[in-house]
Amino acid sequence: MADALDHYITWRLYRTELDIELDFADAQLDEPSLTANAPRLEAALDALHRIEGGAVANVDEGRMVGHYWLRDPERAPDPAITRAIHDSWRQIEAFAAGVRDGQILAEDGKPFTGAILVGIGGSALGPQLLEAALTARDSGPGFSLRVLDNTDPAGIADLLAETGTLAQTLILVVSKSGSTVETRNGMLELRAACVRQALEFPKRAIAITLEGSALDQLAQREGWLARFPMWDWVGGRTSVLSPVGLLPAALLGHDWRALLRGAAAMDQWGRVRPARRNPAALLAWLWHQQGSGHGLRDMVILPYKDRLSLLSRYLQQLVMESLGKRLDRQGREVWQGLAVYGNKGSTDQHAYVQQLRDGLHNFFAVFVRVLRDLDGQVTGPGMVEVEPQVSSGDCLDGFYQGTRAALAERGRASATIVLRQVDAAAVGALIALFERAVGIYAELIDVNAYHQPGVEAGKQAAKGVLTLQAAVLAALTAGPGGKTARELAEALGADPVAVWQVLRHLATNGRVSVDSLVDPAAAQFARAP
Ligand SMILES: O=P(O)(O)OC[C@H]1O[C@](O)(CO)[C@@H](O)[C@@H]1O
Repeated sequence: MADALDHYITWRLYRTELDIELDFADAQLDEPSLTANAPRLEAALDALHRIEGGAVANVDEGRMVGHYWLRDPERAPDPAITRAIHDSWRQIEAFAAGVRDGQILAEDGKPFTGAILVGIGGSALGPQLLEAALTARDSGPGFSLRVLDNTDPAGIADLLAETGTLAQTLILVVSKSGSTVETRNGMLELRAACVRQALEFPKRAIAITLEGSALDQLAQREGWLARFPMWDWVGGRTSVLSPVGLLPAALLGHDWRALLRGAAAMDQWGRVRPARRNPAALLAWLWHQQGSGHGLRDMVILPYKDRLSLLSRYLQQLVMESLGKRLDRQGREVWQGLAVYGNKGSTDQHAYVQQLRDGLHNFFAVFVRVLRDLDGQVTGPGMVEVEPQVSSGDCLDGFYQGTRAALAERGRASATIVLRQVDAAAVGALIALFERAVGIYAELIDVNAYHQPGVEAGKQAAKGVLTLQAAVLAALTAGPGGKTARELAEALGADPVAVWQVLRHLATNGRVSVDSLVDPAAAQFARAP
C-alpha cells in the first residue's frame, strides 16, 4: 500500500544542482490524464525547443523569442546575437565596477550612491523583483535603487522628496520601445528636477533601449553617460535577464552571473523528457488542469518569505500579458487568460486566505517555501525562542504547512516550490521556471504568448482624451460666465461626459475656472485668469 510518503515522492521533482524541489503532492494531478495528454505536452516541449533554436514564434510581429539565450548565449541561432549578449555582459561588468569602485564619478567628483530607474511594465518589474529579493543579501552598503514606474505627479514628488539632491544619483531610463509615455514623462520630470538643482541630466543619464529607438537617438544626441542594448527578440516581460535587470543588479552589487547560472540550470531541467519529469511542463499542466484549459481558476502565488513579496506582481505581467488573449493562433475567439495574484505568507493568512479555504473555489495556490530562515546562515544557536524551542522561522514554516494542509482538506489544489534560500541563483531559476511554464501553456492553448495587442486600445483612447483636452482648452473663453460641459461638447461635436471628465480634472488642478463642480450639467467653466 502506498503511503503519504510514497505519494509525495511520486509527485516530487528535485534537481540536485539547484537544490530546488517542485512538490505536486497536493496538486491533484493524476497519472491517467497525464498519460493521455503526454503527446500534447511533448509537442509543447518540441515547440519550445524550436523557439530556443530561433523559430519566429512571435508571428504577428515577425520576431524570434530569445529570452532563453540571455542565460546561454551559445544557444542563439546567430553568432551576432551570441556576441551581442557577451558584449552586454562585459559592458555591464565594466560600468558597474566603474561606478562601485569610484572610477565613474558624478560631475562634482564624488561617487554615485544610488540610481533612479524610470520604466514601466517589464522595464521595471524585473529590476524591482531583483532589488527586493536580493538587496539585503549581497549588496554592500552605499548604493540604493528607486523606481519611477508611473506618470503620477504625487508619486514623482514623493520619490524626489525621498531622494533629495540628485547630485549622486544615476538615472536609468529603461524602455525597450523607447517611446512609452509614462517613461518619457518620468524622464522629463527628472530632467526638470536636475535643472532645478543646477545638475546636468546627461551626465547621470543611462538609456537601456532598442538600438535606434527614439530614446536611443536622444541619448546619443545629448551624449548620455551610457547606453545599453535591448533586442527585438526579447519581450519586455521576459527582459529581466537582459541589461534591463542585470545592470541595476550589478550596480546594487548582486551576483548577477549567479542569476544567469540559476536560470540556465533551470532551463536545462526544463528540457528534460518525458514531460512527466519536467518541472515547467508539470506546472503548465497544473494550470491547464485546474482551469480546464480556459483559465477558470486563478493562480494565487504565496511565497513564505518577505523578500519574494513582489513575485506575484512580477508574475502577473509575465503570465497575464502573455496568456490573456482574445484570439488563438488560428484567429478564433478564445478569450484566454490566467489571473494571478498574491503577496506573501503568512501575511495573507490574515487577509484573503479565509475565502480561499471557505469561500469561492476559483483558484489554486502555488506556494514558495524557503527552508533556510535567514539566508546564508544557520540560525539555531542564539535564536530567539518565541515559545519554548520555537523560533519565528518555525512559526512561518508551520503557517506554510498549515495553510497548505487546510486548503487540501477543502479540496483546494496547490503546488509548492521549495528553495533552500533566496539567493541570486534561486531567483534566476524561479524566473526561468515560470517563463518556461508560460511558453508551454501557451502551446497547450494555442495562443501567441509573445505579443500584447490588447494594451493598445487603452493607449490610443488616452491619446484621444489629450486631443479632446486640447480642443476644450482652446474653446474656453475667459471669464465671467463661462460655458457648461454640454455647451462646449456641442460646439466641439464631442461626447458631453468626456468633456465634463476632462474639465473637472483641469478645474480641480486650477487649470480652468469653475463656479462649482457639484452639478455636471450646471457647472460653468472659463479659461483660468
Ligand atoms: O519597455 P517599454 O517599451 O517601455 O514597454 C513597457 C511595457 O509596456 C508594454 O508594452 C505594455 O504596454 C509591456 O509589454 C512592456 O513591458
